[in-house]
Amino acid sequence: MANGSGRPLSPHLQVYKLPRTALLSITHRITGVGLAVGTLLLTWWLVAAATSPAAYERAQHFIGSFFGLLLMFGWSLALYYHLCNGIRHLVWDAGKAFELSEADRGNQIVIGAAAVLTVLTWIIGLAVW
Ligand code: HEM
Repeated sequence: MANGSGRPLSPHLQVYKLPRTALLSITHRITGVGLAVGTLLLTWWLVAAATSPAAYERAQHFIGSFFGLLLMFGWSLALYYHLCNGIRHLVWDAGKAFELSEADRGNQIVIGAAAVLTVLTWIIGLAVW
């Protein structure tokens, strides 16, 4: 990219298409923040269980509602995505898989594994519910 003077311009987010690896990296941070918020829900459930049957009933009622299940679905997807991508960071830390083709293969593995693990968890979870 160049302006009239022929000197290069740094890419701007509005005109620059982020590579998939960069999108996955941003998603890793976003899911990390989502996990921290979701952990509050889990903490509420645990504290409610230790408080009284009525408090536990309220927490169960909310988490078992459509909205509660939607939150739990998002939380489980974020957890598996963050876990799989975190393991990929370990591979990078070992100095491996930095070639572009390997990085893109890693992107696909992370997305695929997170999707499969989430779906499997919900199939098993709903079957025993
Ligand atoms: C509830 C559990 C978790 C929470 C709340 C959480 C939260 C976060 C947050 C907020 C970040 C972003 C930090 C930043 O960008 O400054 C982060 C980064 C990271 N997390 Fe987690 N995390 C959790 C579980 C895990 C797990 C299970 C792994 C497993 C491998 C993991 C691996 C990583 C790695 C490697 C990074 C650094 C990524 C980078 O350097 O760009 N996390 N986490």
